[in-house]
Amino acid sequence: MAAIATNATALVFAAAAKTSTTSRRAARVAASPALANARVFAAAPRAAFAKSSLRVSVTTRAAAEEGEPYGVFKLNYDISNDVAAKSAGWKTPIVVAVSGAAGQISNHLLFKIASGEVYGADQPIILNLLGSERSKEALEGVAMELEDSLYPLLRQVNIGIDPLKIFKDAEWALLIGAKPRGPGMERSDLLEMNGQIFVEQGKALNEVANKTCKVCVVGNPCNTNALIAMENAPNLDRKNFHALTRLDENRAKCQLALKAGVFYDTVSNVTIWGNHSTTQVPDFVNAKIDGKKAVEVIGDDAWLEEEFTPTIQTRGGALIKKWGRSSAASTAVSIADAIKSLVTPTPEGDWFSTAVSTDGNPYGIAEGIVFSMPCRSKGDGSYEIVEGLEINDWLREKIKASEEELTKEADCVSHLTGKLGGACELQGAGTDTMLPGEN
Ligand SMILES: NC(=O)c1ccc[n+]([C@@H]2O[C@H](COP(=O)([O-])OP(=O)(O)OC[C@H]3O[C@@H](n4cnc5c(N)ncnc54)[C@H](O)[C@@H]3O)[C@@H](O)[C@H]2O)c1
Repeated sequence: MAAIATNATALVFAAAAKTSTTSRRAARVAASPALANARVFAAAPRAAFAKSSLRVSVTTRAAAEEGEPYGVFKLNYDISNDVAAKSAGWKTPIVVAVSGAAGQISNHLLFKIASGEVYGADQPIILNLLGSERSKEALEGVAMELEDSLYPLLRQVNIGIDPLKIFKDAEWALLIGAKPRGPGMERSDLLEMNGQIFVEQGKALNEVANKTCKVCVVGNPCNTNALIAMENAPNLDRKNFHALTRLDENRAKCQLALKAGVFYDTVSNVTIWGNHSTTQVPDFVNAKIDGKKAVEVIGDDAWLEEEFTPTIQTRGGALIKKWGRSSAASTAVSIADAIKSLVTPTPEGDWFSTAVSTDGNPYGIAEGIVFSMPCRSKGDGSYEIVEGLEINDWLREKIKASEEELTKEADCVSHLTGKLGGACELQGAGTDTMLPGEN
C-alpha cells in the first residue's frame, strides 16, 4: 500500500493473505525503499489459506532504523499446524475498513470485530484502518494494541490516511471519522465541513472498494453524510449505504423496559424513524413488550409522548453531562448490533432500525434522503424495508418534521451530491436542531 510505503512508521501485519490483490499489495510494499527494513509475508493465495503458515512481521520507524522488527513480532513464527486446526471451518477473510480508527468509538469497536463477536467466530478479518493527519501516531498505537491482543481471527492490519489505499477491496466500510461541531458553529457549517470528508470517502469507495461493499456511516450528521457518500459512489448499490440509528433504537428499548418493569430482551419491534438528531421519532406505537403492544402494556400515553420521546431524542446529551464526553462504548455496541442485524437473519416478526435510501420506500417519505426506517434482513448483508406499520396522526406529524429536516440538509449539501438543490435553509436562529449528543 502506498500509504504504508511512504510512511516508515506504518505497521503491516500480513498473515495468510486473502487474495492475489493482497499479495500484489504486499509485493509493492516489499519493493518500497522506504520499507526496506519492513518484512512482509503475504503471499498465500486464497485456496492455500487454510494450510498456510502464519508469518507476521512488523516494523516501526525506530525499529526500521535499527533494522529490528517490533515487539513480539521480532519473532517470525510459524503456526501452520495450529492454523490448520483452527481454520477447519473458517471462511475466507473479509476486509473491513474503519475510518476514525483512532477515535473513542473505534477504540471499543475494533476489538469486538477482531474478537469474532461481530462477523462470527469463523470469520477471519483484515482490518484496514483510516486515520486523519492528526491521528496518525495514535493510529499506530491502536495497531499496537490490536497486536498485543493476539486475536486468532485477525489476519492483517493496515493503517494509513489515504482512503484510496485503505478502502481497497473493502467489503465493509464503517465510516466513523468526522470532526465535532465547534463552538458557535451552525448545523449547516458542520454539514459542509464533514460533507467534504464524505465526498472524498464516497469517491474512494467508488473507485477501490469491493463492488458489494456495505457502508455504515456513523460520523455526524450521519444521515446526510451517508447521502453524500452514496451520491459520490455510483458504482455501489445505493441499498448498501446505511447511517447508524441503532444506538437510538437500543436506547428506546431500554427506556420502554424500564417503564414496563421488564428485562429489555422482551422489548421488540422498535423503530427509530428519520434523522439521527433531536427530530428522530422513537416509535412506541408499533413497539412490543413480550409480544404485546407496548402502548397497552405501559398504559400511559402521556408518558410515551411527553417523556419517553424527548428522553430518547436527547439521551446523548444527558450522557455527556454525566460522562463529560459522548457515548463511545454503547455506540460501538450498536454498530456491532447493526452489522449483526445484516449478517444474521432477522427473527420472525421483528425488525431493526437503520437509516437507508428513501428511493421507492413504502411510507411516502420524500425520495433523495437517507431516513431511518424498520428493516429486515435475510442475513446476507442486504435488507428490505418492512411495510405495513401503523402510522397514526402523532407519528405522521413527527415523521414529517424529521423528513423536512433531512430534506433541508440535503438541499444544504446539494453542491456535494451533484444535485441542483435549493438554498440552504439551515442557517440562522431557530432553524438549527441538535445532534442527540449536543444538548
Ligand atoms: N450515529 C450515532 O449514533 C453516533 C453516536 C455517537 C457518535 N457519533 C459520531 O461518531 C463520530 C466519531 O465519534 P468519536 O467519539 O469516535 O470521535 P473521536 O473524536 O474520538 O474520533 C474521531 C476520529 O476521527 C478522526 N478523523 C477526523 N477526520 C477524519 C477523516 N477525514 N478521515 C479519517 N479519520 C478522521 C479523528 O482524528 C479522530 O481520531 C462523531 O462524528 C460523533 O458525532 C455518532
